[in-house]
Amino acid sequence: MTWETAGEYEDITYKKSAGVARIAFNRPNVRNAFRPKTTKELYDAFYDAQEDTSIGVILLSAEGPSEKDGVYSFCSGGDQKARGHKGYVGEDGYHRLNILEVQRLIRFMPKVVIAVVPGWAVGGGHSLHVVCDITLASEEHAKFKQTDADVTSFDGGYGSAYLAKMVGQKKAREIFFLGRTYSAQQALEMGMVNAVVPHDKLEKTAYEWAQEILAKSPTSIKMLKFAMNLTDDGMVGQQVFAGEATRLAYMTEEAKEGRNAFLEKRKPDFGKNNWIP
Ligand SMILES: CC(C)(COP(=O)(O)OP(=O)(O)OC[C@H]1O[C@@H](n2cnc3c(N)ncnc32)[C@H](O)[C@@H]1OP(=O)(O)O)[C@@H](O)C(=O)NCCC(=O)NCCSC(=O)CCC(=O)c1ccccc1C(=O)O
Repeated sequence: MTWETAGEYEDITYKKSAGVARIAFNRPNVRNAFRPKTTKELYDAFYDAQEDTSIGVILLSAEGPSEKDGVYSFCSGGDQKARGHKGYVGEDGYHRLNILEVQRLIRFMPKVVIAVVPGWAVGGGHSLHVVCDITLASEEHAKFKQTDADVTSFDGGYGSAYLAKMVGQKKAREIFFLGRTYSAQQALEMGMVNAVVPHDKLEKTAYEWAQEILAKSPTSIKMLKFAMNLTDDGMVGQQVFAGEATRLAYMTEEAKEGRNAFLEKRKPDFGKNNWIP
């Protein structure tokens, strides 16, 4: 893999290589906690990857380890030092809760997002791995922990309710109510991780999984992701799936006839034997 820098940021790194985008947290000294600047940069990079038609898979990873103590982390959630009384305070002084916008972008984008977890995945960082389509975890260093209930936070959407669909209600309640630390192997056994990989092979493995996905039909992958989202996402899930179904309908002769008839100010002729059962 030959990574090329795709954007210059302060709190993240952003690279691309052969159909794969890699977006990585880059605040390892604070366990990759996110502040408003981080979430803004994440949103920007994810949006760029979504719009780039050469990109089919996005790796959400993390730089590290910490220069202070050599510990690896994926993300430790909201930066508690940036937390004000109404949210996380950015350079402009506003109080925000905008990691949820990043979650929605990951969830609704027509591409596969793989969480590459080299170390701690905690609080809002845990929720981020949950919302990704696939999670790969470092055998030696990945650790999973939900601290929301320690700091009066509660991700009531994908972080908890969707997690419960993944690991079961009893286990999800244990994860949130007790806030224990789980190894990569335990996370795999619970069903919230797809594979446990030796640390020195983690990034390479994620890239290989991405290449396998890239060999598939882009339309199938997109429709399958949206179909699997649909039942949990209510009317928005239906809207996202139906939007793509509409795009497919636009590609038919029937749709071209409808458009042409309107533009030519005549009645459309959809043919006589096109009511396919
Ligand atoms: C991750 C730990 C378990 C790691 O423990 P350990 O290895 O012992 O390291 P430490 O010595 O604790 O930490 C090293 C260093 O990093 C700093 N740090 C770690 N995490 C954070 C953090 N989250 N914020 C700020 N700083 C952090 C720590 O202070 C140390 O710094 P030094 O200067 O070297 O002392 C452990 O670190 C830990 O438990 N961290 C806190 C985890 C946490 O509670 N996270 C917040 C959970 S709430 C959340 O994430 C918001 C959720 C959310 O985003 C959301 C949810 C619902 C609606 C909206 C939103 C939203 O958008 O905000």
